[in-house]
Amino acid sequence: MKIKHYPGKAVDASLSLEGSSAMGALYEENWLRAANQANQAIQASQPTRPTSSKLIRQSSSAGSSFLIEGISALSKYQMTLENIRQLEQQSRDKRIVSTIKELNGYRPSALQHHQQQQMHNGWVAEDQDEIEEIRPPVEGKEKSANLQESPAVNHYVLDPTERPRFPRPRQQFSVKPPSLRRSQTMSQPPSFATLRSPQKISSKTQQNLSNSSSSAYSTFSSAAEDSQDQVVICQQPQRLMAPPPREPPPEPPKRVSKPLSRSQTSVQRYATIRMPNQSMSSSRSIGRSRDSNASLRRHSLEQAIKELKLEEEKEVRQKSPHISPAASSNGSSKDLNGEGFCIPRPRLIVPVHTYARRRRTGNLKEQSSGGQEEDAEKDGRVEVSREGKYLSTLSGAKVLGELAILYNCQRTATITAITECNLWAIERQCFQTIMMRTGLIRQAEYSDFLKSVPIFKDLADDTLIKISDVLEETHYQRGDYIVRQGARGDTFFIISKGKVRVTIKQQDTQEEKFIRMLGKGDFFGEKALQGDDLRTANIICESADGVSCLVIDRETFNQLISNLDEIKHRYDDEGAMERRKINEEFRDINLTDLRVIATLGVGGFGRVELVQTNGDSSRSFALKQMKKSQIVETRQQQHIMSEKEIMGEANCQFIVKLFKTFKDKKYLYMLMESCLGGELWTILRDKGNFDDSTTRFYTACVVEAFDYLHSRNIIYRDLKPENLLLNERGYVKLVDFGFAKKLQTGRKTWTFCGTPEYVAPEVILNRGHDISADYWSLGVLMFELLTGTPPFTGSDPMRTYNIILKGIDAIEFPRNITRNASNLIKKLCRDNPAERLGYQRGGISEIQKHKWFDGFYWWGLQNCTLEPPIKPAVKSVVDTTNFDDYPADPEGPPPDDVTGWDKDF
Ligand SMILES: Nc1ncnc2c1ncn2[C@@H]1O[C@H](COP(=O)(O)OP(=O)(O)OP(=O)(O)O)[C@@H](O)[C@H]1O
Ligand SMILES: Nc1nc2c(ncn2[C@@H]2O[C@@H]3COP(=O)(O)O[C@H]3[C@H]2O)c(=O)[nH]1
Ligand SMILES: Nc1nc2c(ncn2[C@@H]2O[C@@H]3COP(=O)(O)O[C@H]3[C@H]2O)c(=O)[nH]1
Repeated sequence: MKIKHYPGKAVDASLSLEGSSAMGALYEENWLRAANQANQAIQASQPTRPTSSKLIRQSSSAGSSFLIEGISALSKYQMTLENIRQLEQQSRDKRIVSTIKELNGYRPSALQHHQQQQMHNGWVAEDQDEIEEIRPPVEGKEKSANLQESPAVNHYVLDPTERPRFPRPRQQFSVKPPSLRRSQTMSQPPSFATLRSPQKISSKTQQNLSNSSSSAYSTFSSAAEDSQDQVVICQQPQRLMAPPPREPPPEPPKRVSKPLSRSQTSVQRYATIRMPNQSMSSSRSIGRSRDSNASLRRHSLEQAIKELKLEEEKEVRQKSPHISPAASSNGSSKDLNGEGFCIPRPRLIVPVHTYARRRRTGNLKEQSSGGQEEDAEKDGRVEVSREGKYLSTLSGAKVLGELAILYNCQRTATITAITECNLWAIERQCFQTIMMRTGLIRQAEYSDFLKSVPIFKDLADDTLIKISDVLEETHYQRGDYIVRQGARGDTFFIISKGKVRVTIKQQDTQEEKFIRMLGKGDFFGEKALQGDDLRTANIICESADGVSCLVIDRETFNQLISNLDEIKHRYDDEGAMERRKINEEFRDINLTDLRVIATLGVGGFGRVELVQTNGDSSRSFALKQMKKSQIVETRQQQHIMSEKEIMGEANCQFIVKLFKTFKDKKYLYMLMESCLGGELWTILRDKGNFDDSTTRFYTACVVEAFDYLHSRNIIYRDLKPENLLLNERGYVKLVDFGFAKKLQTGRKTWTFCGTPEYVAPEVILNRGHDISADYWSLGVLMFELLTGTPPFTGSDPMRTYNIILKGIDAIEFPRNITRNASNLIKKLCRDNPAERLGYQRGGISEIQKHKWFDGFYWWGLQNCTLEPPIKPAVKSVVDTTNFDDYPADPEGPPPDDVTGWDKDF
């Protein structure tokens, strides 16, 4: 698991609490100049100023470079006051629309994501069950508001690619009008089916979910007696520099008068928090007074800064003489350059706090020889614990104590010195200022970078800034799966450094096939955001020195980026590109351009007409016309939308193509390729039954169509001879996708739908079904084609269901069904969906390899070179002789429906 830190976002959040009104003052030009000079002064002073040796050494440590970096980067950018104010205004505008809660969580989706991740994250999840208990009692309205407004969301964010979800609730049942045909399409559950109610999240889980964010920051009180107004940089003593004076150690500041001990700190305070009725703990009263301080500051940060400056000067005068004012407070601008700037600058760093080592019994290292001990001491190590539970040991230049500042909450962990160590403390105000500045700088850097990325170069500046504002930078090491195929995804990535490899798992072999390399400026992750959340490929970090990505959440992606054409189609596979071209061809065709020739069929919601476009008699199309009022009455809106989506994207020669959709007040229309060979059902009716090889050909066409759909996780759910149309060559195509559905990987669906004779037992029993239900219906189709009647046939649907539930073994197979055919049918119609052929390890290829298909020329079928067993007579593109005659609709036109549910159709 990766843990990442995004200080920039946190800053934004905390500053919004702490009075952004005075932000401008911090950025007066002379301040910037002073900052720059301060930086130079500090660097210049390194080798020569013994009095500030610690400060100097610190400036080269990572902790202090964090500060210095901010200053020099700022001066490098030479932002004018105007620029900064602009940025600041944008940040503020953004804040206006967000609640403080959102800001602290960075944004709702991140918060949600984070809450869920926390349940899996040892870092913060230890107390899931105790959240309620350890939360301090709410006192009065203001306090309660504060608590709520300070959600405990931290900014150590885990890998966003793996996100646990809860199952979606089952869809509603819906009724479809009876088809005119023998095998009626049904979407009504049998009355004896046990209806499964949508899965509920247990109340405890829900509670955990809603509270989990609090756990990280809620109410732990720090053992440290240092102020919550400080963030501490744990300093690693530098070996090359003059060693810190051993004796006497610098006098620790009053606040930290003795080494920290676990027993007297976290445990005690924890007890106080857990027993709020006994007495208000000191930590809580501190918390309260701090809250009111915070709100005061919120109103007048400028005033506070002035006070701070006075206080600071006073403090500096009182402080130990061996630390120069310039070094200790980082000086007012006057100290550094003698020009006497009018804008006060917060202290950069207060004097070093030296903490004594707490001996740990049993620590071999510390018990060993003096030399080793000295080394250990030089490490400057601290131990992080919570509720007396050890969490980690930190050494080197680490930042501690930022959480209480960023989230305006009590200390979330206890830090104990386990060796002698020097810590550099930064006051709240200063820390926030630095963080805000680094945030602004980062924003400018990100927008610059985005501008250099070709797909973003035409975006408006304010859009780029909006994007930069919400970007999170993440880093990966070689071999890391940044995105895993099939996982749920909520984020979009732009590579800012390094290279990634794109691979796709092969359906048959499960091997990962290399697709392409992506590098700096390339993007990925848009497909899951455009589709159904699932990642369609693997993205693996390739560069030896890692990959950095700028990550954008779904919300921002949808608002600002998703419409870019380049993003929509950059990684379209060949089929999708071809499909897009086809759809493009029909872009300019309107309903009024179509001329009705004859009726091809009548479906549940209306008629299917053969049409031609005005001016082109070389082609014909099928126009399916559906009554909106009837769709609404039978609550089939979702199914119709899904039909449009799936058929509109499919590019498979065994699936009827949908070219364009139209709508008016009364009808929805689908313009499709016409299949003038008629329905397979009509041919079957006329012939009675098919022989083995004819059945094999049609079954093989369906296997191909299923292969295409299932590899895209689409379940068809309405297989029957009526929905198989022959084209003029005699190849069969699947039509009517009213019940097709795109499933999430590994998920089931519960809608009761299909045609009674063809539904699988798990659909009847409402146990949830998936693509394996299609394999069941494939077995039924084989049986019907070979015999003329489906195996499970009752005088009414309920009887049919009862027969289905008795299983395939209770069915007598007529003699004309060969042994291989009956073997395949039985393997497809297994009661247990997991045992069905096609659904097992080898996938659909297991069906293709079955003995019944021995010698079948699959390649010829796929390339349409195989001669079909029946060649329909189709004399012209308007020949409808293969279809029955249909009288005019006796019902007349339906009522208008302008409710708008179909706006995306
Ligand atoms: N592309 C096409 N080419 C030729 N005929 C078609 C085409 N599409 C549909 N038909 C004819 O229209 C009939 C009804 O179409 P379709 O099955 O799509 O409607 P439906 O409302 O979904 O029907 P059902 O009630 O059976 O689910 C088909 O059985 C077929 O005869
Ligand atoms: N809560 C928590 N804090 C940690 C951990 N490791 C280091 N810390 C630091 O410990 C600090 C205690 O004070 P803060 O809550 O202000 O900020 C905290 C973090 O900076 C950890 O695992 N959990
Ligand atoms: N499916 C697919 N995705 C690709 C390809 N090349 C790059 N990708 C990216 O890989 C990403 C994996 O996650 P998504 O499916 O969200 O979005 C995908 C695309 O952004 C490709 O050829 N096919």
